[in-house]
Amino acid sequence: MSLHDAHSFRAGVGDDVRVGDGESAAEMAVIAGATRTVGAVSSEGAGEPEALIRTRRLTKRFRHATVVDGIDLTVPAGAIYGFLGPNGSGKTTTIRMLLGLIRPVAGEVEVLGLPIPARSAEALPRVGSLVEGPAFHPYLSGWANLARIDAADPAADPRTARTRIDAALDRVGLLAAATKRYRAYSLGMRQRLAIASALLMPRELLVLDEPTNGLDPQGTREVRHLIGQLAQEGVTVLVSSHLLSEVEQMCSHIGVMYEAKLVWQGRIDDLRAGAVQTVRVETEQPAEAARVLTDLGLADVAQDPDGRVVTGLPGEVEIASIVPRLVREHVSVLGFTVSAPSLEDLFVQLTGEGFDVSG
Ligand SMILES: Nc1ncnc2c1ncn2[C@@H]1O[C@H](COP(=O)(O)OP(=O)(O)OP(=O)(O)O)[C@@H](O)[C@H]1O
Repeated sequence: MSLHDAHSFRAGVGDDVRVGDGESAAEMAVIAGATRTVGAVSSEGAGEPEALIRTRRLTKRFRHATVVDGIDLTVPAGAIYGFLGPNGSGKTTTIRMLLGLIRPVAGEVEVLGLPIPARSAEALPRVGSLVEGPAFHPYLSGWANLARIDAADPAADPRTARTRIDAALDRVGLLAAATKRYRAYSLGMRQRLAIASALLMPRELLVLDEPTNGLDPQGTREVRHLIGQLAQEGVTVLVSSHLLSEVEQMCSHIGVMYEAKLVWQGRIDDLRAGAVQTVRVETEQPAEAARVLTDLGLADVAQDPDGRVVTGLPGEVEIASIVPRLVREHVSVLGFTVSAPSLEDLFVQLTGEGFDVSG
């Protein structure tokens, strides 16, 4: 297998997706981990949860630009799926296709097991969504704004509107501010009201496009907390973001978009577990230390230019055995550390570019 082949992996059940041409063992191992992980979220596997969203080779072009390129997205039931990617990577366009707002040029979409757009009328009433946000009237209260939206829904029974609106406001923690005018709401309250509008009817799935965009840290915390609560109540959530730190704090799964492609998806825990650790030994006998590490089976053993530090990749070697072995072979150990790349490092390896992690 060529190096380039080693760098291709499946982001689902469709085409191979190639990522950067970096040559580090870390990158190769991360990508190997991705292959395993992606398989784990497939509903085809025994005992795996069903997928509430599944796309196959989903593709969208605007004029001649391919802005979503053959993606195989799988959102398992019960997940908080962080749809992560830099601005312009194709997240909103994908979400608009999931909700039947625009048509793909190729590929398939299934939401709640039903093909979109063919059976949108059955699937989409069970999906709450926030894309570009509803238009709220600034001089009406939060309650009155929701009443207008509820009245426009042909599936909503007007006789139970009051109960429904109160329940939606209560769910997002706005019942006490129900009679306040919208214009007096903070940014976080406005966004929570937008989420309440998506929750007027019972939903199995929520699709939220950048729900914390433009919010201050307090508003961001409120929305994040609300999404966690909704997930605990059994709602599956797909939430897009360009902030790695946010997705990391909130989500169980990640799908990473980069330049129109889905370059990784799976459980965050599996991504971390697949990360390659590096062992670092500080010693006055670097040549001896390097020999011992190599004999033990560490890969890529190297001496730093200053001569006192030796590094290596432990792979299957038991970490706890390394220092005792050095000591047994009379190598002085002045320092010993084991480090794993951060999530941000892993994404740089996948995309060749960092994410905005400032939050
Ligand atoms: N209606 C359209 N016509 C032409 N190009 C479009 C249209 N909608 C989106 N695009 C382009 O498609 C690409 C992907 O945009 P998209 O909004 O899906 O990205 P995104 O990842 O959601 O980023 P952002 O967070 O900035 O919205 C961008 O280059 C954008 O300019």
